[in-house]
Amino acid sequence: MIVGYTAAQVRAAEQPLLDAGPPGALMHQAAFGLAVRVARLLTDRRGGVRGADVVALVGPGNNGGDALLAGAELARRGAGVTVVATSAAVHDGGLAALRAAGGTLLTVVDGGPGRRVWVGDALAEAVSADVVVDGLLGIGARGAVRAEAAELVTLLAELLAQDVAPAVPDVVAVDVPSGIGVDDGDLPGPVLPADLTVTFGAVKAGLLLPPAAGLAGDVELVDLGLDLTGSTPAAARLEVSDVADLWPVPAAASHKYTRGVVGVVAGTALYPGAAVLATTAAVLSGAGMVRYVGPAAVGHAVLAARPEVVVGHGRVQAWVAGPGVDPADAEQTGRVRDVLAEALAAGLPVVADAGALGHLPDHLSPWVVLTPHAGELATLLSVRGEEVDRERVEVDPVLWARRAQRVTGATVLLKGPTTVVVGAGGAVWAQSDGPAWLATAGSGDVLAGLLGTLLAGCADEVLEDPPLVAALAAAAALVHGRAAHRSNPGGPVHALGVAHALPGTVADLLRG
Ligand SMILES: NC(=O)C1=CN([C@@H]2O[C@H](COP(=O)(O)OP(=O)(O)OC[C@H]3O[C@@H](n4cnc5c(N)ncnc54)[C@H](O)[C@@H]3O)[C@@H](O)[C@H]2O)[C@H](O)CC1
Ligand SMILES: [K+]
Repeated sequence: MIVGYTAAQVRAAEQPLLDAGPPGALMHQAAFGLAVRVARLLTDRRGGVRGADVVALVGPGNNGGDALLAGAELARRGAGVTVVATSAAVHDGGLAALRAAGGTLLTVVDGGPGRRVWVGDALAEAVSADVVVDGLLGIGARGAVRAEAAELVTLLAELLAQDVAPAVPDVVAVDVPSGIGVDDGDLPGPVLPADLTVTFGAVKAGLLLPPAAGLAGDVELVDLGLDLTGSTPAAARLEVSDVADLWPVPAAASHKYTRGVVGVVAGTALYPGAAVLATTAAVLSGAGMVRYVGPAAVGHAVLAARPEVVVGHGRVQAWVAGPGVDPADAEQTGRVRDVLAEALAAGLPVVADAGALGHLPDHLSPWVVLTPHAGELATLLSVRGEEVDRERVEVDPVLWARRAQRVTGATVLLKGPTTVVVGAGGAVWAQSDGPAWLATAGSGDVLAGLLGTLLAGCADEVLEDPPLVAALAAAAALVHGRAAHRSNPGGPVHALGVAHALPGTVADLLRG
């Protein structure tokens, strides 16, 4: 599991080390770790550091100081290092070290250190480099990157996105991509997307949370020996190695009822496929039994695809309600309502998806998992008096997922390029495991079915430990993403293919 902390938590944990150590020791350790990782990247890219071109964008604070000290180290190892200072004052010690190591100093502001150049000249340097190091702002950032630095970042991001140079530089962010919301993953202004973020002491929450998480690239942690044991992480992400501990694995004496029965109320004449996909995913991810509740014709389609399914009501340990439920189908909508009411009264876990999201009781329990996408979350909140639309949810997914969790009392899984889960007590999970190909029709039905299996298998545990629901939802998002990769590595995927990849994916994850 990767856990992310706020800037304040990191600063607090850093303080005892700053107090105890000689001045600048922690920063030297951070900068050395950064230089080692940039050197590794240069070696992969061009066989070594000597003769490589490194351009460091340097802002006013210690983040710029890290970039300067790392630049000095790389210059000592034979790289050509050019610093572009975006503020009149930069870190003194870093500047002296860079000068002593023979680095070149340019500045895009009047009174800055080094030769004054225009933003266009700095851009030309950057695009022809092997590596661009982004040391404009770190955890001391207040809001967006501004002025010349913003201009530089905006233009450079545009140029790099066009991918036209003969060899596009790799971008390495120092601690965080400059200008992200360090605590919440917000993007208040332009940010230079990184291929690699070298972060110090602890992973910052903003590196895990969307939308900023999508701009951090690979994240590598330089260990500074910070003690964060007393701090509650602001965000968490499950890794492949965490799934085995969460997955309900049958014991020798288990039978289908103790393993968990999933009830699926899904599909209508208009969308029968959703019922097929949700039940298929529930069966293939290892439910003890799957029951289907819905129109007879849809039941036939389900049975044709999955003869393991039992059609009709009966004992159930968790419900999946809503995939493919057309609001105009009063009968099936009525079944959804009944199931939601029954499950809430009985304390059974429920996955409430798509057609169920418009029929929720006012107050839900944490073992009800809502699985909206951005548009559905906006609607869900709008009808509860919040002023929000799909675009605002996409810009600030964590904020609105948190709001929905507080307003409804349910666990909220907000689907997106990074899936956000907010659970009981406000714990936030962020999973980014699937290929972009996974944004395809029916994909959500598969996720709902798979999560149903997980909740049915852990129905007793989640009643005792409500925050576990969010961890299970995060695990479902991870498995869903891995199954998509497995179904067709590197190429287009389809929902049924993802469902069919579930048994192999789960087996691999359990093997560890
Ligand atoms: N985590 C660790 O243990 C270590 C982290 N280190 C690095 O230090 C930075 C944080 O440094 P700090 O000087 O506090 O903050 P910044 O570098 O982010 O810059 C603050 C600086 O910038 C000004 N400022 C703030 N917001 C803006 C803005 N939007 N536009 C322009 N200027 C802005 C502000 O006034 C300050 O002057 C951390 O990220 C690590 O990289 C150390 O190496 C020690 C170990
Ligand atoms: K930075």
